[in-house]
Amino acid sequence: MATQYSHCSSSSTAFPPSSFKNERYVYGKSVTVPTRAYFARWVSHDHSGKHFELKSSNGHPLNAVSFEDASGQRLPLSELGEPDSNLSITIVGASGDLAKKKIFPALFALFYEDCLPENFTVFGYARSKMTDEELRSMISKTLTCRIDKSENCGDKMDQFLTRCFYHSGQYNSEEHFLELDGKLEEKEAGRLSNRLFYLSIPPNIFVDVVRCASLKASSTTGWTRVIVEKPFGRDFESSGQLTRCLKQYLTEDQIFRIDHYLGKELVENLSVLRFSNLVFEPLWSRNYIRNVQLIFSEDFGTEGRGGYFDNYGIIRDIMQNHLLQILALFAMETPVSLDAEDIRNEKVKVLKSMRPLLLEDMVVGQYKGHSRGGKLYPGYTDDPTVPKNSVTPTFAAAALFINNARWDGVPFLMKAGKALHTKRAEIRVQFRHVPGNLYKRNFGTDLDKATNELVLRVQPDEAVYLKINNKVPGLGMRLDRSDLNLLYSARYPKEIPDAYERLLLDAIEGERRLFIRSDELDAAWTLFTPLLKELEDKKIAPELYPYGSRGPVGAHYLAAKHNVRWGDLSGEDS
Ligand SMILES: NC(=O)C1=CN([C@@H]2O[C@H](COP(=O)(O)OP(=O)(O)OC[C@H]3O[C@@H](n4cnc5c(N)ncnc54)[C@H](OP(=O)(O)O)[C@@H]3O)[C@@H](O)[C@H]2O)C=CC1
Ligand SMILES: O=C1O[C@H](COP(=O)(O)O)[C@@H](O)[C@H](O)[C@H]1O
Repeated sequence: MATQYSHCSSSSTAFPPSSFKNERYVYGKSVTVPTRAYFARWVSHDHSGKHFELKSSNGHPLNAVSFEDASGQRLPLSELGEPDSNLSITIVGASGDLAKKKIFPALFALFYEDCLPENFTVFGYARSKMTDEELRSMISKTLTCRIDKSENCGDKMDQFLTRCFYHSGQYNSEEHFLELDGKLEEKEAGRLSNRLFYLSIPPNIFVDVVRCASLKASSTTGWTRVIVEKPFGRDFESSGQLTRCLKQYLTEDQIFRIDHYLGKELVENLSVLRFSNLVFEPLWSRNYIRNVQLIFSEDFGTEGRGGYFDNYGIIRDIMQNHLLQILALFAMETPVSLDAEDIRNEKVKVLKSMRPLLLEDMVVGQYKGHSRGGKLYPGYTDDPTVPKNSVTPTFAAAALFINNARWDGVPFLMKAGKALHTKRAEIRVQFRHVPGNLYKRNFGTDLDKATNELVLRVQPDEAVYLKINNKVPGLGMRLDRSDLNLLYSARYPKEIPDAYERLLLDAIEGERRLFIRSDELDAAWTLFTPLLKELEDKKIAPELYPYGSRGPVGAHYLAAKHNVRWGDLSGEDS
């Protein structure tokens, strides 16, 4: 079923007018500033005596700016003060699961850390009837304080909740968005207004909302930005249609396509690890790397989301976006700078260099019911919102290749599945054998066991570890495998911010580096669409695997075909 984007007319009404775009020239570069009025002032004056630099969150004074001190520590926006502007964040679909689970808690965390500007308001918008008080009561149940900073938590929550309001309306009603505009203006009280809309709604109503919000509730004095949640279409065509429709009302600069995996701490760390350590970058190619594995698994099924999931499946839900984005970041050439456009340019080159995906390099699976310890775990098709004869994959494994000089012949194996034995996301880099290894005979017959492996464990228990070979202490010459382990909880006994916190803050600051540009999206769909179409046209039956298992055995055959063993099932880490 193709996603239809209604109200996508052919007339172009991009907003805001260029006079409202927040372009400034800083250090000779064009920057998009989060607030127009005071920023230029800030460039020339150090108001507090602190040494501030204009920087994007990646540390460079480029396309977008954020507020950091010289060490890269993000400075509280509230501390900088901005009396003449107001930030309004409207969460469209505020009554929904994602809003409750992630967006309101992330906004509260930003408030708690003093990362929101002095004047801000949060509006929930949805069809459900709710008063401001009822919204506050709903979201208060999901707010938590950082374990390491829980003092004044109750007060902070109360302060945050007083900034939260609700407006009930239809998603396609310009009139209702005009009412919202009136309420936003009232809170803005004549200050310069910056408005962020978060589309936390099903995709078939994205365009309606963007049309109504752009025509009736966009800022006329500051910036207007829209965060769009995935799915961005379900194939090349529908994604292109969505982009075209959105661009009737928004410029590309205003669209923030979110992939929350890019906001995860360990994914952010991937580039740091590679580009700031001499020991890794020289090894980052086919010369030393045998294969790369991108693994996502969840130990629960699609419970509650079967209706959505059945129209998308695991390839669209996880591989085409989260895992492919990580692959692009992993494999890109060194960008010219840390500027968003430079990074996204390099990612696009990787995506455009991918070898077309073949059906024979893909394995699909679907979980079936299983009983364990007296408990019955339902199969995918036991969900009443899923058709009994569904062949939608809940598991997929694929071998991908990048046709460029750096990665020629190196398999990038992806694996994603629901209802597996564990919840984890990781990047595994398996290195080649040591040539002419002096200690070959000490390893026994299985040389693969002695190769180095670098693991970035994205979640849970964030860690970076490197498997090395070492001598067991003693008089003999026995070799052992050990981990050089950077375990985040031990090194940084501080709660790691949720991905949504980082991404919301970036959108507020106009930093686009962790958001998907439309050409990246096109390239991602170009890669996956033919294969998805083939799977669906041929109605390829998924291999069934029991709920809570390690997935279909087909995934092992696929890896073996490319001379690879899944690192997560090696016995050492499984
Ligand atoms: N939940 C999650 O973990 C994730 C969600 N996403 C994406 O984020 C977006 C929001 O997700 P989620 O909160 O789970 O979605 P929900 O299904 O909970 O929908 C959000 C809100 O949209 C309104 N809504 C739901 N269905 C319809 C419909 N058919 N027509 C009009 N309005 C509808 C409802 O509000 P009301 O009836 O009050 O108007 C609902 O509360 C989706 O695009 C989803 O794909 C992405 C990653 C993870
Ligand atoms: O985008 C999605 O991600 C979640 C997993 O996110 P995580 O941050 O909890 O790992 C997944 O459950 C969902 O199906 C998918 O749409």
